[in-house]
Amino acid sequence: MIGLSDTLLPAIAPGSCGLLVSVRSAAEAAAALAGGSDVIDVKEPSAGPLGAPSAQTVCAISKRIGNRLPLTAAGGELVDAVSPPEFREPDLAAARGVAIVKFGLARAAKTDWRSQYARLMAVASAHRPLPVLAAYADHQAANAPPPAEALSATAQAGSSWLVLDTWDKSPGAKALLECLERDELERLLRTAQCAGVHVVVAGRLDASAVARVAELLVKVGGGGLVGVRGAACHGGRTGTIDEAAVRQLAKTIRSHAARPPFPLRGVLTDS
Ligand SMILES: O=C[C@H](O)COP(=O)(O)O
Repeated sequence: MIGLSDTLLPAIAPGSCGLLVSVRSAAEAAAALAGGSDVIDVKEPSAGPLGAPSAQTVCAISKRIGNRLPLTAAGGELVDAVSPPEFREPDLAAARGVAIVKFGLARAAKTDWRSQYARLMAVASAHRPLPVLAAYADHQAANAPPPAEALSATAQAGSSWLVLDTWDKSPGAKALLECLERDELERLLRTAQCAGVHVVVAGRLDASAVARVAELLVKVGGGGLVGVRGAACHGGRTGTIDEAAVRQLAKTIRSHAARPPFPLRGVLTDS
């Protein structure tokens, strides 16, 4: 199994919960860092739910953040990914400090997506960053497999991370907690914990949903992240990251999580 210490993500403390903020520029990354985000996720929101950023953007953000926070990036949809992975832009794989690249499962329901993911994982040890599946809670609309199937494929492939998100980001579209009942989400998180999989829970979460998800992640106890863009922006997800909004979200999460997600940060990061 590819463990956390094999990625550039430090080990996440059991029972903790952290904040991941998706950004599209170095200036936004700086605002997320200053606001108290635990992970910086690089994504181009105008290019879809998991819009892949350009290599130049990833490199600029990596340069601005250095090793102060772990970095993840969106890689688009798995069905569009090449194998062996080039993550759309060859330089992206080489971008210093990117721990994880997330691949969505839209349009994959009727494809052999498990094998495609297994192939990506097979070369992951030689090609950082680690490819991670992003399951969509609104999977029917996305023509994607249900989240429980994505979780089982994640565990089977030996990956330690899964992203749970929503596909439809249009104004008025359902948020994660409107697509998944709380009990259903709790069951999924418990199954993930038993399988040794950490979950990034995202999907049009507003401030109150962030609090509910953080509480649930801490209750379940496996250690996970709450992922946001829209709630951290001034002017919605295609607007601009607002440092004060990030600070408020980080504070909300800290009020539920007794300990920071990466207490050993700085010891286990960058290798
Ligand atoms: O990983 C987090 C996603 O970027 C969530 O974006 P959103 O809050 O706009 O749905």
